[in-house]
Amino acid sequence: MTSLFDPIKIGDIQLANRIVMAPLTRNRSPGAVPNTLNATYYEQRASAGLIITEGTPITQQGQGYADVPGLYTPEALAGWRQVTDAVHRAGGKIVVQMWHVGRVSHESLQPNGGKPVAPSAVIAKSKTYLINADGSGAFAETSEPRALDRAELAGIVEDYRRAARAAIDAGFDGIEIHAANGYLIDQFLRSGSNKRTDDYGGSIENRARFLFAVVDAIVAEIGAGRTAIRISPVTPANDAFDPEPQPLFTHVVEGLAKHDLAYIHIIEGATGGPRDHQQGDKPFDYEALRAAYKAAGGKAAWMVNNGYNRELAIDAVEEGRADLVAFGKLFIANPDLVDRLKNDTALNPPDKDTFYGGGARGYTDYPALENVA
Ligand SMILES: C=C(C(=O)O)c1ccccc1
Repeated sequence: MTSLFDPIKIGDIQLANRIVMAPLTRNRSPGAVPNTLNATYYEQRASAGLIITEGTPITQQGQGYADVPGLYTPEALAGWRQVTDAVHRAGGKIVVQMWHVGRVSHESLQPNGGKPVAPSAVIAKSKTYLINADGSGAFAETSEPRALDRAELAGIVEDYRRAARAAIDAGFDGIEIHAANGYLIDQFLRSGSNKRTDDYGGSIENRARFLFAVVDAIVAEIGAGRTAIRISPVTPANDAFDPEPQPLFTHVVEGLAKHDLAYIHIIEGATGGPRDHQQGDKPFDYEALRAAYKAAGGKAAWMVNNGYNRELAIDAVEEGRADLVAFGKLFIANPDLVDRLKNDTALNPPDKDTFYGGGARGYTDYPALENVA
């Protein structure tokens, strides 16, 4: 029987175990440049089978929060090289989550103070995180977006391709396309945010077109075995909504099946909230989603996330409902989470007040068991 603690090869990437550090925004990279503190944070957690970095914007247009690290300047790429080298020296594997926030942004973060971009000019009832002049951080209402011209879409697809190549050149073992949580790609998918009347809006096929263009471009550039994707079928995060998630995401995974991707990452329920959250008139069927993916020829590893504890994770893998389990808050507070889960030892509680912004406190100062007297 397969165990959560068994090795697994996902695409081209060999992992020591099936415990994944989920992407976690921490807002600790001023100037969008990864720094030595970031390298220490990731190195401390290198015993994870796989680290997925925090969301990392592919361009300034794709940035929606202050002090998140980018993937689009030479300084940032040099900073990421520090991180990947540190994680690899510690024996870990790491992929970068490639992010375009779309409408979940603020004019003060956009090129030339312009409007954020989106499939349609529909404001997100959501907040983003800005740094004030005195250095303090605060959440602020997102700005009203402008609708992307159809002619702009190829340029954004090229931005994803370029960033994927840069990620591999910076030492990452692969990339995860952020197609979840109400950001740009998810904004195209969901009818609540996509009101387009061209061939990128309306039908499910049209709303998924942009996602597949991004996936195809990245796979062509770096190979399917180093390419993964995160989706969140029913999350309400960032004002995401679609009344028919089952047919929508069935179409998505059937389309993803054409590439032998490294993994498919599924957020079950509301991100950071109830696992049984639903949109539309019936509960989402995750097992039916995976069955549809496999029926379409999909072979990628299946990664699950949201609210898993030790028991749920062990059972999900042993019962074949998942190949890998991603943990967020538990990895914030437990750099040695793998050992703690393996030995069923006590877990440090995460400090919510230091999740976003700041320095070492609540970031690199959580103790590993070996350091506890
Ligand atoms: C990248 C994020 C996501 O995927 O929800 C995020 C951004 C800001 C705060 C928490 C999470």
